[in-house]
Amino acid sequence: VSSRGRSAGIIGAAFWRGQSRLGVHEGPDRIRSSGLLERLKQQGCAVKDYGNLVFDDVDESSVGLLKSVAAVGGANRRLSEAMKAVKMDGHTAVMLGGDHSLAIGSIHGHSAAVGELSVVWVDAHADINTPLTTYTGNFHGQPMSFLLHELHSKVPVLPNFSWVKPCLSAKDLVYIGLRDVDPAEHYILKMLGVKVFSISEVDRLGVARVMEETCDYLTTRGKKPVHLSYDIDAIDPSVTPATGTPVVGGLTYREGVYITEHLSQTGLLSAVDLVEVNPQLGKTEADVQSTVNTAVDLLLGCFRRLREGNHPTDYTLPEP
Ligand SMILES: N[C@@H](CSCCS(N)(=O)=O)C(=O)O
Ligand SMILES: [Mn+2]
Ligand SMILES: [Mn+2]
Repeated sequence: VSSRGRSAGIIGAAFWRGQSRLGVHEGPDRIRSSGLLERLKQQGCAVKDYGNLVFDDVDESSVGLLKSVAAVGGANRRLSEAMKAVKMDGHTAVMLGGDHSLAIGSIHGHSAAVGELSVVWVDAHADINTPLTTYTGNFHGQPMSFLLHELHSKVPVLPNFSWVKPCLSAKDLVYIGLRDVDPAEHYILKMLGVKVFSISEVDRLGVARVMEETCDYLTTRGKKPVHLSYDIDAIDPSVTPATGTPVVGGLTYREGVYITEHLSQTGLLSAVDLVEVNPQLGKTEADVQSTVNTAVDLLLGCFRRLREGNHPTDYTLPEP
């Protein structure tokens, strides 16, 4: 199969204030230093690295239970602008986190460039608490509530968030890998009729059937660009332990990579988030490396790498 990937536009978002465990801001540089860009080029993908975003210092104050509100809003506004620019440059965007609150800016900016899109959210968690249902106050558990049209009336006005306009319909969202969902989130998912393949469905159907049904479901109403938001904690913590909210019973490495291989083959993949890699949370360097290597392999699968092997389209056998 041709290894001619597309072109990747890489954005580093070294941001951690959507949660409270230090270290996740080291994710982008650790993923780069593990060879992501070189491996993408080796498989025939053009790569442009837009570097790490510089986030303004803003007050870290809380609003009630909500932590670092203005900082989260400001960082995501900056990310939204950057994502739009990368998409307008014609790349498949790759946002390296950083915590999952960054999906607010990533998906918002992607939609600003392409209009309507669909989202595949691969995660142990639904990240769909509203600012009024969260029990932790962490914004990495709330991004989806700012993006869905159907929840707009349930989200209060917050400092530095007025720029966010909902850009996603519940019918264009699919979750894969859920296994730690709060009661309020479960209510929201059922109320909105969101398509969910929890880890139980992965067990029941197998990952190949899950991906077939995901793609059939998302393309029923026309083929929209796909935004894949991949939280590394979707994968089992035995494989990716260096992350802030690990949950046992996760996706195997093989299932995790199959998801990206399958989406890449649809030709609809338009942007990818890879978030919640926290190099400071591995007990050993091997733990960190296993987590980071898995993140790199997931991303390579997004750009047409196949485990069966690849070769350049213009490859010819050497003659004697
Ligand atoms: N549901 C909990 C945990 S959310 C975990 C966020 S993430 N991005 O999946 O690690 C909350 O709202 O804080
Ligand atoms: Mn998660
Ligand atoms: Mn998440």
